[in-house]
Amino acid sequence: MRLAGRISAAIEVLTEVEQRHRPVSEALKAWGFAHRFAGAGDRAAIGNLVYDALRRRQSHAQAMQSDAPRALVLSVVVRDWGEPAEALANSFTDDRHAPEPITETEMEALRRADGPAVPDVPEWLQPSLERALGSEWIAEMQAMAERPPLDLRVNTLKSSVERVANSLKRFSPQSTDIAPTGLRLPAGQRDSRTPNVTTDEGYQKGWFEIQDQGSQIVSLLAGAQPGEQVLDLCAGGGGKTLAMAAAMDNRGQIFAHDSDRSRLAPIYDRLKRSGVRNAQVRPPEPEALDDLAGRMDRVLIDAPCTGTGTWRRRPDTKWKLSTEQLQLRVAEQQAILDAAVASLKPGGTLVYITCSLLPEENADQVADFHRRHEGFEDLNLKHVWTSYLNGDFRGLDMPHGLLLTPLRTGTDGFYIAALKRTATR
Ligand SMILES: C[S@@+](CC[C@H](N)C(=O)[O-])C[C@H]1O[C@@H](n2cnc3c(N)ncnc32)[C@H](O)[C@@H]1O
Repeated sequence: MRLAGRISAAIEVLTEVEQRHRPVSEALKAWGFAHRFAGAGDRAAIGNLVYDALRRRQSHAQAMQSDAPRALVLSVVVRDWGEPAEALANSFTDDRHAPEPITETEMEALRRADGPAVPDVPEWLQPSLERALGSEWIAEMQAMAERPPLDLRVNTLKSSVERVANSLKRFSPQSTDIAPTGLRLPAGQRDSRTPNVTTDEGYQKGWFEIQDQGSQIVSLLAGAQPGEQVLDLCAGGGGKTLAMAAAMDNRGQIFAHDSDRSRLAPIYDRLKRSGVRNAQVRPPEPEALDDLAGRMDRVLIDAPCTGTGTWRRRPDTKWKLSTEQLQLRVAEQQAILDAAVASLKPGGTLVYITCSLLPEENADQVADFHRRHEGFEDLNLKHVWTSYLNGDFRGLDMPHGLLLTPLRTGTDGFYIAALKRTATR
């Protein structure tokens, strides 16, 4: 397929996403099934067009004075991909897969210079984002509208950064600047394909995991030490469990629990592949955690959240988020925080993480926890940053914890707070 045909397909997929509220990944998969002639390069290019349109949906809609899928995709090709408007219009004339010819009004909109930067986030979330990010909030949201890199965490239980870098040298990986055992494959441009590193022999052998540098950083700041008893209360597929097991050098014990059996399902294979020997999976059963009461040195809550910190990867979710969903997540987080206390031993540490930038899910949530529970003291994670990570603290200092952001740390957005239980009971 040539560019014009790919544009046609992207308009079709984006229409499906916008009108039928389908997740992008699902709509792209359905398009692929219905168009088996399309190659991997076509699919990647179509995906890039759709995701790029959603990342800067508001900017493109403003420039085109239309938020129709066709207007958004044409704007991406000219504004983000740098295709000259005239050449694009000409390419439509001799391609039978091309969309309808570009109109004079569209040409004018495509030639128009960009207006002042718009934040590319829903209006109702702007006060919360501004409260979290202060004067940097617009620049942060611009960074959040960029394509993300592909980050890998080297599994030190099985390999080394040098060995993995060598095994992936065809992709020119770079060392991550903050996480000490991370490698980064920078985001591509235009129609480039994200490398499929999971087919690499090193991945099959458990030498590395795909994990955003932000997630690697908070996994280390969680501070799990060799020999400790750790409960990973919302373990899901085990991204943090695996990272903590490596930090603990397979010593001590991690109990990996999740309330959703299907979210937990991948963890068994991942633990095996990674050579983790100090993790025990605790599936959701009525008494699954009873024997851990008062015994844990550390309880990690990687909380269910709105995922506002991951908008670079899942830009469709930013336009779908509702106040009801936010309220629901806040209520879930509160219940999980309260439930976590039972497993902590006196002197133990409660670590609270979200991949959200919203204060309602972060600092406000921890402040409310303190109001409900006496005998917890905030640990200063800024001070321990240099013990676990490269360079000086670069995140944002927040009440009770700290925030990682695309602009500050070049990562997904994450909040982390660590609370030490000082009371004896
Ligand atoms: C952010 S995800 C966890 C990601 C995972 N820790 C990782 O690093 O791959 C949040 C998880 O919380 C789980 N969850 C939601 N409510 C829960 C509850 N009440 N108790 C335990 N887990 C819960 C969800 O099923 C989901 O898997």
